[in-house]
Amino acid sequence: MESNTLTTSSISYTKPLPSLFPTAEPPSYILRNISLTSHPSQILAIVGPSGAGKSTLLDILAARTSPTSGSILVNSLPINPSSYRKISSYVPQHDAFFPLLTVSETFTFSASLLLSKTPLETSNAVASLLQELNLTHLAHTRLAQGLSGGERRRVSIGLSLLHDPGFLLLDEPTSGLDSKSAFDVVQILKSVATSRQRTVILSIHQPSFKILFLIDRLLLLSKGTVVYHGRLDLLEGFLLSKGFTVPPQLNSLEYAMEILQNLHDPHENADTVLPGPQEPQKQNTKQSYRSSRITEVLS
Ligand SMILES: Nc1ncnc2c1ncn2[C@@H]1O[C@H](COP(=O)(O)OP(=O)(O)OP(=O)(O)O)[C@@H](O)[C@H]1O
Repeated sequence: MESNTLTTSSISYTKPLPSLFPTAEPPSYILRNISLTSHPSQILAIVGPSGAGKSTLLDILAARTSPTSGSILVNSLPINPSSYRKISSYVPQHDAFFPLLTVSETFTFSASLLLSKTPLETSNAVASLLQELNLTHLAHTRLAQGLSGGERRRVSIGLSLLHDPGFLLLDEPTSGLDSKSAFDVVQILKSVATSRQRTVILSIHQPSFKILFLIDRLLLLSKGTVVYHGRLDLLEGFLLSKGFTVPPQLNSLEYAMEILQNLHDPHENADTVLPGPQEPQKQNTKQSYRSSRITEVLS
């Protein structure tokens, strides 16, 4: 399969209306004007506080949900959702398997349903997939027995790779995993992206420092809008250009998340308390800062 670049042009998504009757209420936006680009051989991470719209955006990028407006393009051409679904794979947050099958049987069973291959070709494909996912030593372990969360997540990723998709879209692939397992999962995704020249987009809550090195580009979401889209190493300069100096004890993404987290905190009112720009950070000391100002400076 050729390598593909995925872009979106001003995608918006409004809350589905509760009834068939017309309402005078303005539409409530879950996503507004999202434009992004994701390149082959790279990982694009969608990061944002809970409720920012990450899962909704991934659903749209996987063509499982249609945007209210805007479009998805592959190599600059608008997609046909049903053809696009054949060349993409969506990995949901929760793993779903037949628990009595072994890892190898799970891959073989799905491959026999999905692919037109001879038994020998299927067996070779499964063996190389097990190796790629570092699961060869668990090939004959039943899914119900003794697989760790990270190993189960790697099985889910393996199932999504069987038809060698050009685009791999993963909703929170590291959720519920300890930091080592989370790193292993993202490292495998990075290796899939580079060795197969695939386009990988994942959502992630709070990537560890080690995981950040595996991510090529970021899309920072807050309340359904893009706050930042670009390389991680340029985020610090972006924050600085908006008047925020990253404190020495935090990396730039942690600091940006801290700012956005405060914006999303339901206990904070209009006078959201946030660290002010260029002010030294004091632990447990919050300074008054209007949320409107933060939105304005970051966007
Ligand atoms: N079908 C829907 N109808 C109404 N509201 C919705 C619907 N889907 C999502 N929302 C709302 O849209 C917002 C974004 O939800 P979404 O699940 O995309 O966020 P998220 O960033 O993935 O959150 P989390 O990190 O907690 O999974 C939330 O406020 C959610 O309640």
